[in-house]
Amino acid sequence: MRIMFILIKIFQNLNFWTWRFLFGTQKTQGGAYVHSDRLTVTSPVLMWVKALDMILEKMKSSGFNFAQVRALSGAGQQHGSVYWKKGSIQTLKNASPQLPLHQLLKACFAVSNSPIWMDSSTASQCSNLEKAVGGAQHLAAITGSRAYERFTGNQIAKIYSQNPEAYTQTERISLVSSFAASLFLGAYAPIDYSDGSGMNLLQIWEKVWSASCLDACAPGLEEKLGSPVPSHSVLGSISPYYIQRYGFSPDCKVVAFTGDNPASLAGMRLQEGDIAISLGTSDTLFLWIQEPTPALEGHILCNPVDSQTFMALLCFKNGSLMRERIRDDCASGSWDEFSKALSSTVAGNNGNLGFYFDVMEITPEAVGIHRFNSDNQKVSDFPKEVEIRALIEGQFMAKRIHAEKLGYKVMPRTRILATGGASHNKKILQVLSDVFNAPVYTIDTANSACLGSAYRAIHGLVAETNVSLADVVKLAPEPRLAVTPTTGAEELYRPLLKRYAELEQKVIYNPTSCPVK
Ligand SMILES: Nc1ncnc2c1ncn2[C@@H]1O[C@H](COP(=O)(O)OP(=O)(O)O)[C@@H](O)[C@H]1O
Ligand SMILES: O=C(CO)[C@@H](O)[C@H](O)COP(=O)(O)O
Repeated sequence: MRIMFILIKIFQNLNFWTWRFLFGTQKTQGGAYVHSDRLTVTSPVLMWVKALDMILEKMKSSGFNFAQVRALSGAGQQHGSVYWKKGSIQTLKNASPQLPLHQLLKACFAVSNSPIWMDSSTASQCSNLEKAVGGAQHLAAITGSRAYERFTGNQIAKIYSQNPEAYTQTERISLVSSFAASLFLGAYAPIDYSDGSGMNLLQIWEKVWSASCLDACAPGLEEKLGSPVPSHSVLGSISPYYIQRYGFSPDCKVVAFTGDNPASLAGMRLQEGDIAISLGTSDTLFLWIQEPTPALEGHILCNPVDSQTFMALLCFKNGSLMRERIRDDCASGSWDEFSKALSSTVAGNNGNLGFYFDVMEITPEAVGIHRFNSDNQKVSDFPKEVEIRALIEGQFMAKRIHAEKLGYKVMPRTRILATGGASHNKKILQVLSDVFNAPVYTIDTANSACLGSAYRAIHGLVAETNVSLADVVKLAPEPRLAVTPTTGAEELYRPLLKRYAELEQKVIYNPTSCPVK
């Protein structure tokens, strides 16, 4: 049988097409529903199931030969959670191949709108968790991160305190990634170490749930989560539903699914010393590290391709959606016009700097639009082209400043590996290269999480025999050089980076002076 691997990365925000989905009164945009408090953000769980149904139906009608698939894996947005109602395991196991899954699973969820990564409504749960374990730094030392509002433990604690009935009805809690794996497996799939480290619940060193964190979030939680597993684990064979409905082979294996950023690390074949920057809905920056020191900023996750090492991650919430808003306001909704504006303005923007946070940022905690002229005076607007450059330069200066706070140093051999939707845009990549004074590489597909899922599926089949992912994919195409820094960029941006870091202190969210969160 020819070996093929299928990769699935659908349980993200589905914003590759503007998805409007009506469930009850909740209309999602870009796959997410922002509640009236502007803090709570959810997605209907059945929307994700329907998306999977639609994708597989499309593949079937295009003649895709599912019988050739030897193994599959996938990735989902990190931190989001799914609440399976008691008894759902039977529905999942006995799903009738005559019907689409979203119809069969209609009654399977104790919480129909899943909290997702964009949610920031759990401030009180975060402070409870930090208090319970002896403070923010101590929580970071155990789980790799101080308490973050989007992290799953805090989301579970909120559901338990606000909707105890739903919590009691729940027999299993999945991450978005392990939820997707469960659908293919026809059984509850375990959470993998790497995505599990985005919950504020996993002891990242020992790779077991932390009893004190579990207890601080909700009672009986360990049982509802199941035991975590290494990210390369083969979970079992594909469920009969997929064999009968789509013609998968009964031998097709399901390899543990993981988070989108961990899957991207695999897809980009990141090496130590490289820096990966994903320009998707969120912007993220991640590194492969051996000996992490968890701090109050950033996250340390278990490495998805090597259980002995780690991955450092910074997440910036105001990524593509922010760029899209400025594109719409200043470039008539056109990326071409947006790119022309970058070309028509000079590097360094004549000293004009900006901070663009339509929603409360994660790194740093700040909200609002703040523009400064070359004399550090606050101004209310910029000409359109200046606005576009200020946005892009500001986004990349923040990334370099916060990566350096994590201990990362740009070296002569530094490679930036760029991925995500905006990595298609060379003008944006040029600014990235100049601000970091390092070459930027891309891979053939901007969707490195998908590619990484395929690589991980192959790796899963041989990982038990100690073969590394690097060995498995050594014949895959290398990342390609996209842009190199412009001469003089380092001298230009060094003083600007210093100014940007100082101004950032002025815009950081202060709950006593700013009522909006
Ligand atoms: N030419 C482009 N220039 C800048 N941004 C782009 C371009 N093409 C697509 N994008 C952005 O890419 C985003 C999607 O990126 P993607 O990596 O698919 O998102 P996700 O992180 O949700 O998987 C879109 O929101 C869009 O704004
Ligand atoms: O919260 C994080 C990482 O900590 C996000 O990066 C999510 O994992 C989803 O990202 P998108 O793929 O939607 O950008």
